[in-house]
Amino acid sequence: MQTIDTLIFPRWIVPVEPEGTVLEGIALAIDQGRILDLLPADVAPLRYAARQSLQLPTHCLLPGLVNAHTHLAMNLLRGFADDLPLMRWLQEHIWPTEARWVSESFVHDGTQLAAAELIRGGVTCVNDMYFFPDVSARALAAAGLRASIGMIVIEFPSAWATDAEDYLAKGLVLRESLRHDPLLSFCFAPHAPYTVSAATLTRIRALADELDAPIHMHVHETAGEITQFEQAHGCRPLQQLDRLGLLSPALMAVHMTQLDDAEIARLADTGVSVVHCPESNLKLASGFCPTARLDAAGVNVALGTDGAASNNDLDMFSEMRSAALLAKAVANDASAVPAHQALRMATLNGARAIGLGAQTGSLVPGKWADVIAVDLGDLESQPLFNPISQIVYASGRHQVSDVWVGGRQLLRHRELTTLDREMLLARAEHWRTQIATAH
Ligand SMILES: CSC[C@H]1O[C@@H](n2cnc3c(O)ncnc32)[C@H](O)[C@@H]1O
Ligand SMILES: [Zn+2]
Repeated sequence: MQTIDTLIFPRWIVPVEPEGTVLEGIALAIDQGRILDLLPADVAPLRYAARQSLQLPTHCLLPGLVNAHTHLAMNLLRGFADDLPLMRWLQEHIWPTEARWVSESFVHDGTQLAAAELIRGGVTCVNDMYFFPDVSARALAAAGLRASIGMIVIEFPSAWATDAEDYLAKGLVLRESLRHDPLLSFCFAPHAPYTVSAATLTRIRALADELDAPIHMHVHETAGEITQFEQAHGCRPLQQLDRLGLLSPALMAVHMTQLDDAEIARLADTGVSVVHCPESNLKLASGFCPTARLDAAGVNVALGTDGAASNNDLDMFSEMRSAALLAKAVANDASAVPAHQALRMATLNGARAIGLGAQTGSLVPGKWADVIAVDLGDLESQPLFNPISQIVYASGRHQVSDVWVGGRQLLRHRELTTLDREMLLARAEHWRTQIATAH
């Protein structure tokens, strides 16, 4: 008999690997932060003495969701500028507001507010890109979330850094100081081809090669951005990235709504991951990412929400459903992106894109115990033929009852264990008053 930390007895387990698998009568054993075993529920108590044992008779256990593209502190700008196209939204509203308000305390409070929303929505890992990444990294680790932190670069000054060299230097110092935290990993995060010069991208590519770090970037978000880039540089942004040597398995190209067949083939050949943000793309009318064609070509497609100022939430359940529905409409094919594929995009594919595919994203022994429980016991989930279909097409984030990251429970019966709800409400109201009064 082996003493372990936790045994969970759910009704179902959807491990995501192998894809489409639904297990019944199986218990999940967790020890020292990692998944130790999946074994028959009647055998588990004979083999393991658990310090904590949990019966979840109407629940499905899943790997925690991976939100592969966020700007978390922008939670404080939720609903601030709606119903605008990307460039007017950014240039006339968001960038001036960020220039006025973004500070250490803005990023701290916005990221904490986002962390609470993520945990309550079953997200256990994020890939974030925002100013003051030192503050967001510490806030996310303190909340207990797993995070890939962007060492951001943009060719204009902000409260965080003065120029590209300063952004890079500060990012590298941050990575060096926190890279041994088991919850944190670091990637380069040049904002976009239209805001970061070729010289800076060349430098980032060399650094990324040297440090074996991923690169997280907005690419081909809108048709207008491509036309403008062609006028200025005589080629499409993706061609430019290819010439600079950035197309590789290290690259997470976010949005990708404008892609021809040759570009899809090139992404597949070079191993680039695409991060699809269906709801942000719909709200800003940015275009449609051809996810079914990308998947068929062998491209790893992950899912992200983008920031709460363009989405306007961090709900990965809704994002999975939107991704599955939109893919069918775009491909004119009802079989495009079935439920199990949407779930893989929101879990394992996200983990792979970030470079954490061996550590999280599926319920496999040896991986971190990043696990969520979804309650499928209520009327809205009946009758239940297939839990994966129910989760993707008919469930909401309010059904997430419990969340663990690295075996630590961050949500218990929908109560946050690491964040103070009243304090978060007070800080959100503080920022709303400040920003609204000045506006
Ligand atoms: C350098 S920090 C990130 C920077 O990106 C801005 N941003 C937020 N959403 C989007 C988007 O959909 N496309 C391009 N840029 C975006 C954010 O406001 C920050 O300035
Ligand atoms: Zn974005």
